[in-house]
Amino acid sequence: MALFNTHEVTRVTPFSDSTTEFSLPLTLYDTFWFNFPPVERLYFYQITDLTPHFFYSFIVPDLKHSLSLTLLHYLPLASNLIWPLDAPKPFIYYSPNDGVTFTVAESTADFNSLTDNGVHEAVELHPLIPQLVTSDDKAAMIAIQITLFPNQGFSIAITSHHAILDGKSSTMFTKSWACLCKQLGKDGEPSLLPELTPSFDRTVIKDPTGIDMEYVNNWFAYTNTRSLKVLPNVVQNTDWVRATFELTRDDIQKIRNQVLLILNKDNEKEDKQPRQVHSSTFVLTLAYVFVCLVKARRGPDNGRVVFGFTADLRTRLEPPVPLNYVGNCVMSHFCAATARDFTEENGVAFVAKKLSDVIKGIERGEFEGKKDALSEILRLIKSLSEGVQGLGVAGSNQFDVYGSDFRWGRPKKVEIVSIDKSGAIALTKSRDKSGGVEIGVVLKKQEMEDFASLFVDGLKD
Ligand SMILES: CC(C)(COP(=O)(O)OP(=O)(O)OC[C@H]1O[C@@H](n2cnc3c(N)ncnc32)[C@H](O)[C@@H]1OP(=O)(O)O)[C@@H](O)C(=O)NCCC(=O)NCCSC(=O)CC(=O)O
Repeated sequence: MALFNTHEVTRVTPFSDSTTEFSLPLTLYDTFWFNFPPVERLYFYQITDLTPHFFYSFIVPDLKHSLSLTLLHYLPLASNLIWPLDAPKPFIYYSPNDGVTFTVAESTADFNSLTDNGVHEAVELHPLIPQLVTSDDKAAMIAIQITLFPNQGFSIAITSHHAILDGKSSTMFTKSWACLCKQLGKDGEPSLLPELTPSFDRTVIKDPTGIDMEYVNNWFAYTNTRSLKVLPNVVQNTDWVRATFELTRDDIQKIRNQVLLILNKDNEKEDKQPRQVHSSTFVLTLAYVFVCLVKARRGPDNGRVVFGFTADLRTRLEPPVPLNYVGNCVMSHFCAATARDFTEENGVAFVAKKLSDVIKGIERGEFEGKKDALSEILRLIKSLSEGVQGLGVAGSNQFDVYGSDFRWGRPKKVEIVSIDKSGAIALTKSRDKSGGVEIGVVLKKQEMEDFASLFVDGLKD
C-alpha cells in the first residue's frame, strides 16, 4: 500500500504588502453554482529523476513564489466568500493578509499506474486533493496541494469553490500561474499576456430582475440552512472505480458519418427537408459515451434518463462578456428521455439530435439565466435518489489543460477528480493535440467492465 505524508501546510499570500480590502458581489451565475461540490483538478508532471532535494529546494519555492505573483492579478481567489447575518446574499471579501492554503505532501504511490488510462479505485486520487475550508458563514475560494512522488514526478491539485470559478476561469488561472512560473529566473519582470490577465468586472453580467436572489432562495429551500458549506456529493458514490477513455479524430468522424446517415434516412422517410445537425466533436462524444453509460448501467428500459451539459455564455450574452472574465458565466441545460431511447439501435443518433437541438436553442438565447433554472436542477438532483439516471459533463474539450507547463514539461495526465462526487464524465482536449478527446468516467466495477467493452466494440468497423 502506498504511504502518504503531509510535509507542510502553509498560506501563500499575494505578492505585495500594499493591497487593500475590497468586496465583490456574486452574480446570478455565481449564486446558481455556490453550493455545488467544489471542482478538483489534478495535474501530474513526470520527472523520472526528481530528487526530494530538487523538489523542496527549487520546485516548491518557485511554485509558491509564482503563485504569490499570480494571486496579485487574481486577488479574489486569495479572498473568502462570506455571509454576514445582515447580508441577503454571500459576497467575496478580501482583506490584506488573506491567502491560499498551500499543502506540500509526499507519496510513495506508483506514478505510472496513477497516470495510466486503466481502471483504478476512485479513492486512490483522494489523498492528492486539498480540502476547501468552509463553514456556514465563511468559505475559502481555492486550496492547492503539491505532492512529490520521489524519482517519479509531482502533482498539482487545485480545489475551487464553484461560486467563483467556472471551467474557463479555473483553467485560465492555472495557465496564468504556469506562465508566470515559467518566466522566473529569466530577465525582466514576469508578466501575463492580455488573454491571461483576468477581469473581475461584475457589471458585465446584467440581472435587472434579481434572479441572483431567486437562486439564493432555491439553495436555502434545498439545503434547509443558510450556509456556505458545499454539498459533499450529488450522487451515491461508494465503491466507484475511474478510468480514462479516448476518442481520436478518426473515431469522431466515424461516429459522425453513422449519425448523419441515420438522421438523413429518417428525414427522407418522413419526407422532411434535411436539417443541419450540430455534429461537433462535443456532441458526438457525449452521444456516444452517454449511450455506452446507459447500456452499462443496465437500468430498466422505461427508466427516465436526464442528460445534459454546461454551456459557456460569454460570447452568447448580449452584450457579450469578455473572454478574460473570471467568475461564473455558465449554465446547465438538460433534456429527458427513457433508457430505451439510448439502448435502441439508433441511440447515438437520437442523443446527438437532442443535444444538437439544445445547442441551437442556446445560440438563440433561450437558456440564459432563467428564474426556474436552479430549482429544476435541484429537483433533478433529488430525483436521482428515486431511480432517475443523470448524465452530465465536467470540463470541456475546448480547454487546453495540457498546455499548463510550469517549466518542467507539459502534464502527463490531467484529471477532474470531483466527477466522483457528481457522477459526471470529465472532458479534456487530448494531450497529443491531434483533435481527439479524453473522457474520464466513474462507475461501479462491473459497470466499468461493461462500459469498456461497449466503448471499444462500438468503434470497430
Ligand atoms: C455549448 C458548447 C458545449 C457546445 O460545444 P460545441 O463544440 O458543440 O460547439 P461550439 O459552437 O462551441 O464549437 C463549434 C466548433 O468550433 C470549435 N471551437 C469553438 N470554440 C473553441 C475553442 N475555444 N477552442 C477550440 N475549439 C473551439 C469546436 O471544437 C467545434 O469544432 P469541432 O466539432 O471540430 O470540435 C460549447 O460552446 C461551450 O460552451 N463549451 C464550454 C463549456 C464549459 O465551459 N464547460 C465547463 C463548465 S464548468 C465545469 O465543468 C467545471 C470545470 O471545468 O472546472
